[in-house]
Order: sequence, then C-alpha cells, then structure tokens
Amino acid sequence: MKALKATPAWQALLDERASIEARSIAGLFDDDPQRFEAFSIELDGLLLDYSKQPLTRATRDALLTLAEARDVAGQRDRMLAGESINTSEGRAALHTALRVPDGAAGWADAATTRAVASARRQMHEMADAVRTQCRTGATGEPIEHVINIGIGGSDLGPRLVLEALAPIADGPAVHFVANLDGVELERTLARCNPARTLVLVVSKSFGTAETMANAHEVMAWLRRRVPADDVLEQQVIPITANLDRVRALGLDPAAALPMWDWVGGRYSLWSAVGLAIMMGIGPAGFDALLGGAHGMDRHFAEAPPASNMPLMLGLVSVLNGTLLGRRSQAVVPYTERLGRLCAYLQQLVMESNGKSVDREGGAIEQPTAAAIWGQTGTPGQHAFFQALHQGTDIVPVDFIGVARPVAGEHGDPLELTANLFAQSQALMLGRAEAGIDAARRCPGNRPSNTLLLDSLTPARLGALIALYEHRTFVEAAIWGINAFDQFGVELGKGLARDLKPLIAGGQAADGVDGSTAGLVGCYRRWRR
Ligand SMILES: O=P(O)(O)OC[C@H]1O[C@H](O)[C@H](O)[C@@H](O)[C@@H]1O
Repeated sequence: MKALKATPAWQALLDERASIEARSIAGLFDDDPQRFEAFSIELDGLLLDYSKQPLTRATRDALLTLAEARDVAGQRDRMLAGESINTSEGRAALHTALRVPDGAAGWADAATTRAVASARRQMHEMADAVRTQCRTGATGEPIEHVINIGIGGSDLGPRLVLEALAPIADGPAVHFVANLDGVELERTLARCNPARTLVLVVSKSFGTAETMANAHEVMAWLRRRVPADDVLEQQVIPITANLDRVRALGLDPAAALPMWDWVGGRYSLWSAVGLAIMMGIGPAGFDALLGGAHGMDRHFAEAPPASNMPLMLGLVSVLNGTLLGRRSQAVVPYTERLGRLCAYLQQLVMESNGKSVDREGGAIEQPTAAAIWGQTGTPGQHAFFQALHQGTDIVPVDFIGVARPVAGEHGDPLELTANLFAQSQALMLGRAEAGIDAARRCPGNRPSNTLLLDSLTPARLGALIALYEHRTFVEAAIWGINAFDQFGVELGKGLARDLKPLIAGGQAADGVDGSTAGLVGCYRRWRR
C-alpha cells in the first residue's frame, strides 16, 4: 500500500487543514439546523453523537473518500473472511468469529466455526457445573470464589466486563490477579477459602512471567491448604493455546480450554478467556455480550459508510490525531461501572496501533495512535478537566453516558447526565463574554464525541467494546499498519530476563549501560 501522504485524498484533507482548525464548531450548528441528526448514528440502544467535531458535510465526504482510497472496506472484508492480515506473524485476526451466534453461517470457515462452538459448549458446561454446585472443590465443597490469573489481554477484558456488569453477577465472586508485586495476590488469597476456590490460569502463550509466577504461588497455596491429592486437577483450569507449557507447569492439558493463534490477546475476551465472565454472570449473560458485539460486527460489515459507526469514529480519530496533530485522547465514562474502560482501551488502541512502520516495513511519516487516558466523570472533572478547558493542548474527548441506571443502584442519574452534557457543551462553547478577564476565559471550540447507551446491559457493553475494536482497525487500515502484532512489548521482557542475575548480585555490571548499572548499584545497596 502506498504511503498515506502519497494518497490524493489525504493531500486534499491536508489542504483543508487550516480551514478545519479555524472553523467554529458551534457555528456549524447555526449553518445546519439538522446537524445533530446528520452527525449522529444510532444503533440498537447505542448513540454516537459526533456533531461536536469540526466537520462539515464536505469534510466528512473527504474523510470517506480517504477511507475508500485506503480500501478500508476491502481490508475489513479480508479480516472478516479470515485472511492472514497479521502479516508479520502469518495469522488471521478472527475475533469476530468468536461472537457469531451458534448456527449463523458465513462468518468463518467450517473448521473454525466448529472449534468455536465446541469451546463455547465446554465453557457453558463448566460454568453451569460450577454455578449449580455440581462441580465442587477437591474436598466436595461448593465453589464460592474464582481467581482469574492473567495479564494484558488475559485480564483487562474480563475485568472490565465483570466490573461493568457487577449488578447482574449471580455466580461465585470473581477476583483478578495480574500484577507481579504480590499485592493483588495477597489481598485476593486473604478473601478466599482455598477449599472453595477455583483458579483460572489464563495465558495464550502460557509463558508470561507474571502469570506463571502468580500461578505457581496460587497452586502452592492450594496444595498447602487443601487436603486432597487431586486439588490441582479439580481446582485449576488452564486456558491457553500452548498445551506443552500446561504440562510443564504440572497441569493436565486435557483439562485446558483452548485459545487459537488467530485470536490476539487484546481481542480475546470473547473466547475461553472470558470464562471468568461466564462464571460471574452465567452463560446467558455471556451470550448476550457476544450477541451485542456480533450486532456491531454486522453493522460494521454492512452499514453504508456515512452511517457506519466504527468507520466514522475511526475517521474522526484520524482527523484529530493525524491531520490536526492532537496527540492524546481522553475517555470519560460517566459511570464507575466503566472505570476500567480506559485501561482496556489503552491496551486495545496503543498496543494495536502504537507502531511506526507500515505492513511492508516502511517508515510511517505521520502520527499513528494517540495516547489514550482518562477516568470516570464526575471525579475526572475535579482532576484534569481544567486542562481540557483551558490548557494549551487540545484533547479530543469521548464522553460515555448511560441513560437508564441499573435498578436498585444509588446515585442521581439526572445530576450525572447534566454534568456529562454540560462538559461537552462547555468544551465547545467556551466562555468569552464581554469584559471577562483572561484567567476566566475558556477558548472553547474543543471537540468531543458522546456515546450514549440506553442501559449498561451485556449486549450494549458487547457492542461498545466491538465498536472500539473496529475503530482501532479503521485507523490501522488508514495508516496501512498491522494492528495485530506487538513486538515492541517483547524487548523489555527479554531484557528483564537478562537483568535478573545482575540485580540478584551474582554478576558484574560489565557491558551494561551507565544508567542501568547505576540503578542496579543503588538497588543492591538499599537491599543490603
Ligand atoms: O495471554 P498471554 O500470552 O499471557 O499474554 C498476555 C499479554 O502479554 C503481552 O503483554 C502482550 O503484549 C499482550 O498482548 C498479551 O495480552
């Protein structure tokens, strides 16, 4: 694929850049009374309002022409058809096949469909057995706690979903342990009765240092505390694509649930990696999550470009991040239930698209993934919003709101929603009445999207996550990069392995850079 800058559609947008920057977003509403209708998309209880972006209909057409020139639709179809679009690793990226309802044809080849259906059946049986107490711990006690040991994609998705859907969780309490520092592990073990605890060791590679270290600790805890020879067989379930390493850890590969190389870690919550979700909310809830995501997949595959939600969200992000050089984006959900969304999106977006070479290995000359950050509203309003309103950098914001609160939850949805709408309004309108002093002036004209959900159900959450997955794909397609590898992450892992003996004190710091040698020296001095 030729470089973006050599694409005439991109050049046309570059020519328009200054006028886009100078454009008054609020003024666009005066020019176009139908602006909200024209610049919003609604799909099954999910609304994207992108009318507070510096887009005219002509600019949107220019972005759609760019999408056509970069063959976003063709790239999407190749992904959905299971072609090896992860070229550096020679793999497909078929997470969409994981959420196809049983029996629906045309989304993956027969072998893949069969493998997915069989894994889903295994998950259902396992979750049902635990939730109905047919499957017990090794000493016959019911399972009351599930510990999910995993990191990155083997942690963030299930954690996000279970936090979001906690009000409908009716199974065992699910805990997550990702970090290596022992704090989460200690806290979790203190809350669990070992005879009543099921452990999921979730790792596509089954070689991730953090996960393996935590798995060893928890397995030792079970052996120490549960008087049954078969405690590991009964109470530890490996979920992985690497059965050899399951054996090496002393677990039975026959007890493992599968993963496949065509599912990237950060796209894997829909696979057996989501078993923790199913344990928490049950198979029907998990299926509804998949159903919502599949609805978004169909929409992405079939909706016309101008009303295609992931496509427009991706193009707006390219406009802000690449064309206008706004190098970070804030995500602010107005519900604590989506408190993990930002961390989840950091991996999804920054691990997928934090690249500086294209699929052919050529250098990319324009900015790719912007940094994603944020926290929930309203707390975020009392932290970083000052900079959003008056700082020198323009940070596009994705506001996320939920119209109907969960039955029985406290809190004032009206107050929350008023705050949400007021913030995007304030960013757009600013404050510059006559006589106002400089310190109180807000420049306004700052862009945002608002995503409004009718309620935070499994289906809506599935659709929301799939929307961001596809937005990430659209950006990668425009830039010409492979969103499905992550070699940058490997470098530090290797160096950590090499540094361990040095830090432990068994080696001289020869050949190590001065800063690292200095840090090792200080660390050793303080450990003495
Ligand atoms: O599931 P695992 O093989 O343990 O991998 C866990 C995580 O490891 C690395 O950080 C990768 O960059 C992530 O993409 C992955 O999700």
